[in-house]
Order: sequence, then structure tokens, then C-alpha cells
Amino acid sequence: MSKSTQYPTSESIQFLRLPAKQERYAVVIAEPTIAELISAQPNFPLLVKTPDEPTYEIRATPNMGLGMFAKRDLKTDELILSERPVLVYPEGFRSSNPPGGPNDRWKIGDYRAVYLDSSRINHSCSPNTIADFDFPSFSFVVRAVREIKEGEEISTMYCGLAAPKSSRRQLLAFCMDSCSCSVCTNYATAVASDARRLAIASYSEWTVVKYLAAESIDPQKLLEDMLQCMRNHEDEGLETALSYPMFLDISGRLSGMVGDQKLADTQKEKAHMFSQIRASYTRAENFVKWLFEPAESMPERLGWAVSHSKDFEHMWNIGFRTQVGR
Ligand SMILES: C[S@@+](CC[C@H](N)C(=O)[O-])C[C@H]1O[C@@H](n2cnc3c(N)ncnc32)[C@H](O)[C@@H]1O
Repeated sequence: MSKSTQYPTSESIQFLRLPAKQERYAVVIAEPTIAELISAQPNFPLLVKTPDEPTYEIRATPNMGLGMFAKRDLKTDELILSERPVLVYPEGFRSSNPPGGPNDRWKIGDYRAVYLDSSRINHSCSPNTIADFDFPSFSFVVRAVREIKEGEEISTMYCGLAAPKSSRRQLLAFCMDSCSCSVCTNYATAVASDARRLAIASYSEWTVVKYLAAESIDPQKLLEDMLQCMRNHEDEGLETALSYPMFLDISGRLSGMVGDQKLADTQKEKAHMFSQIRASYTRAENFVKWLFEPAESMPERLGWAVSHSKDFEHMWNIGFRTQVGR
């Protein structure tokens, strides 16, 4: 694959043209600094990875226009597609007379993209895939976050999902009047679903930090809460939430602390798998790493520890410092 070519068109905009698919090119409208950063990556652009066997087809849905459907059974973590965009553009425009005055221009980093196939993926409040943008290959990567059966619709999330239906409706109003997904249209489970999502939201990162800093910390009680929170994620189909791998990691460490090595190993294995699915999960993993142990004492990638006193001390110190710092 040939190296990218940049076509400067003005002082403020550059076009970066990359092979996309079937003679089409990805057109990226970016500020020069961003275009330079993108094309300066080693061996840029890396080849777009594709699954060995076709994974999906695009066809009509009953009520959401076109959608993407599984062409065969797909495993958790399986690559569904990687795709270069046909167009990437800044969310705002630079102009000599913008509404907010001369400095009202797009913020660096806020871009949108149009894809031939990925743009057909509909939203679900219980999505079965997770998507991330891979800069080295300049492609959008979609992976299964749980098993998907042949013929099942492939879905993604357009908004944060740890919120009740009414809030999600507001968040989705930018592109739909009402969500037709299985969670939003199942009135029998609506109350229980809202309660579980509110419980997940209440366990934010900082709640965990505060909890860890509390004088009365009881690892067994914290572990039970974490496991319940994970069951809530699974019941709601929210494995895509950033909190899921984070709780997997914390509950794994706590299981080790309370002497349940079998559970610790299961959680560790799952956490590792989820950390592969999306780069931001690695960020969650790093957050937890930082939370529990200073970087210099982390020989292992996941840093699993079973030494109660050592971990407990770090939890206390780091949790406390963080709370004061905020
Ligand atoms: C990115 S497009 C997805 C593909 C689209 N269905 C099509 O035919 O091209 C987003 C649009 O699809 C529809 N859509 C996606 N998810 C939906 C959902 N859960 N409920 C209702 N409409 C949805 C809405 O019209 C939305 O503006």
C-alpha cells in the first residue's frame, strides 16, 4: 500500500488521501498539525485487518432503515470489520465571520467520519459490539462484545447507556425520535432495567475511589457489591461500558485478597480479554493499575496481587490522596 499523500489546500486545511475500498479514497479534512501527526506514524498507514470469512451483510430492518446483520455465528472478541472512512471532517468550520467571533472554530480533535458499511450500524441500548478508531491503520474497528448468532442484528451505542430510558431518549434525540431497540421496546422489563442502569451509574470511578478510602473498608463487602454490579452489566447487556472491565479487574484483585483464588483467576482472564477489545479498556486497566499500585512496583501487565496488607495499604493511600486532590 502506498504512503499517504497530503494535498495542502489552504493554510488551515489539509486533505489526506488514503485508499479506502474499491477505488474509493478516505478524504480527511484536518488541520495541518493533525494531518502531520497522523501521517508521521511509523509505516503509516498499516494495512486494514479484515476477518478471514465475511461476517456481516447490510439489509433492511423492519423499522430503522438499513442495518448490519451477522452472516454467521460470531464469538466474543471476534473482529467483525475494520474499515477506512470515506470522509472525515471537523465538527465545526473555520470562517472569517463565525457566529461566536473570530476565535469560534472547531476544536482540535473533534472530528466525524462517514463509512460505507459501519455507518449502517444501528444503535442499541444493549449493543453487541464495541467500536474503536485505530490510528495506525486509520480504520474503524468493530468487535463482538459477546456471542452473536447468525442473522442477529449487529449494533453499537450512540450514547452513554448507564442511564434510565428517559435520559437515553434525550441523549439520542439528535438522531431519532424514539429508540426501537429491544431494551427500550420491552415495557415488561423497563422498571427493572432502569434500576439496574442507575445502580451501575452510581458506581462511577470516583465512587470506587471514595469507597476504597473509607475507614470501614471491608474487602468481602466491596467484592459482593462489585460482583452485583457486574451481574447488572451482564443482565443489561452492558459489557461495552468502561466500568465493566474496571470492575472485573477490581473484583479479581479483591477475590485474591479474600482468598478466593479461583474467582480471581476467572476475573483476571476475563479482564484481560476485555482489555484487548478496545484501547480505552486499556486506559481503564491503567487507571485501576494506578489506583492499586504505584507504577514502579508493577512487574506484571495486570499486576494481580494476593498480598492483602500490601494492596490494602496502597488502596488506602492512593484512594485518599485522590479524594483530597479532587
Ligand atoms: C448511522 S445511521 C444507521 C443506519 C441507518 N439505519 C440507515 O438506514 O442508513 C443512524 C440512523 O438510523 C436510525 N436508527 C439507528 N438506530 C436506531 C434505533 N435504535 N431506533 C430507531 N432508529 C434508529 C435513525 O434514523 C438514525 O438517525
